[in-house]
Parts: sequence; structure tokens; C-alpha cells
Amino acid sequence: MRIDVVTIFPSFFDVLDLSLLGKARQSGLIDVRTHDLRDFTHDRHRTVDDTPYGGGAGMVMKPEPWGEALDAIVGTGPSDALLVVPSPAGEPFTQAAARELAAEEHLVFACGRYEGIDQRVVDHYATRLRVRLISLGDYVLNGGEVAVMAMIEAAGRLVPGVVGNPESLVEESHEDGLLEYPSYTKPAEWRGLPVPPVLLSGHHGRVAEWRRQQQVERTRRVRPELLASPGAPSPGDEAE
Ligand SMILES: O=C(OCc1ccccc1)c1cn[nH]c1
Repeated sequence: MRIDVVTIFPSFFDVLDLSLLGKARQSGLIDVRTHDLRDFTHDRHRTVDDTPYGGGAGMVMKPEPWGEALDAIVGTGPSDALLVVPSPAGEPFTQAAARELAAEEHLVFACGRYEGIDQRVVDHYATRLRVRLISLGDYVLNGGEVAVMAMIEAAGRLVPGVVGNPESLVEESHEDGLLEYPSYTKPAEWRGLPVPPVLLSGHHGRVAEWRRQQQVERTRRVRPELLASPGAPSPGDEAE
């Protein structure tokens, strides 16, 4: 997988060299390249923003630098790349979306700042490649970089070979539509708190049943809407 990120803060993504994704990059599984949007400006001040048509507070990112930056990445014709634009106005980012991104060969992330990117950038590229506006949640960030970091991590760890033990990807929150069960490790008692005895029983069937029940109870308590959604697992479902 190739990932390109266009941002006015390219050094923000240096951290990717350290984390889990660092190994994936070294092994060539994931090739992450950052691009400084200001390198695609031609004025002395390397201007990337201007006042909004129609008035109002804040600034809007100019289309020209974005056009030059994105053309440098995907060319000037049709492309199989997927352009992802983090935005409060986007579709919710879910584990399902992370799986979809993980299946892509080439992801291009456009990090907006200020009030956003001139709409014509999305409109233009939508004529040449797939574009998805994705929201991390119902809150506003100062820019897309934090959202892109989250999306790269969530998708990158699903790329085969990036995570050592693929088994650990299955038993996770949201993988089966439920929140994850509580986890415990040694010691068997800590500050007067015991580990649930069933987990010490060595009875795998009972452990699996207890874990499933914990998932359903926790989901019902914290995220009841996940149980109501179509195709949601019902408490009796076998683990997928
Ligand atoms: O703020 C966000 O993206 C950064 C951004 C993009 C465009 C204009 C301003 C800020 C965001 C919130 N949830 N998901 C993404």
C-alpha cells in the first residue's frame, strides 16, 4: 500500500516512523510519503489560504496549490487512488471504513486547515478518481492531520503482515459489532480485586460464553445503538 499525505505540517507525520507502522514502512508493506502543500505555491510568502467568497470569518485554502500538489501525486488524468479528505462534514469513520481503506492500493490524504479547502478541489478530483470525505467524530479539529493519523493507524494495522498476530485483530471492539470484553492478566489478585474465576477455570467454552456476555452487556450499557443497527449481532449469535 502506498499512502500520500498533503499537509502544511509534514513533520507532524514523522512519528509514523516510530510506531507499529515504522516496521511496516521498513518492510515495504506500507510506503508513506508526506508532501508540504507550501512547496506547491509560487509567491514569496508561500500562501495557501485566502478570505472566503461570501464573507464570514476565517480563511479558506486556495485551490491552486492543492491542484498542483494532487496532480504531482495522482497525475493529470484518471487514477485508481482513493482521495480521503478528513472533514467534520464527512461520513463517520468506522472499523468498516478502516477495513475499506486497508484494502486500497493507493491512499491520498488531504489535510485541510482553517475553514477548509475550496470546494472545487473535491469537485474537480471527483471527476477523475474516488473521493471520500470522512469524519472522525462530531467535533472540530484545527486541521485534518490528527484525523489522518488516526485513519492511517486504524487502516494500516489491518494491512496483512503489519500486525504480528492477525488473530489479535479479530477479537477486538467493533470487529464483531460489539464492544470488547474486559481483559485481565497476572496477578490473580491485585489491591484486593480478584480476576473473574471463570477465566481461571481453564474451561474454554465457559470463558468464550462469559466474554460474549460481557461484550453484549457492555455494548448495551455504553453503546446501545450498536445493538439496534441493521445486521447487528444479537446476544445469541455465535462469534463471527
Ligand atoms: O476537523 C476535522 O477535520 C479537520 C478539518 C477539515 C476541514 C476544515 C477544518 C478542519 C474533523 C473533525 N472530525 N473529523 C475530522
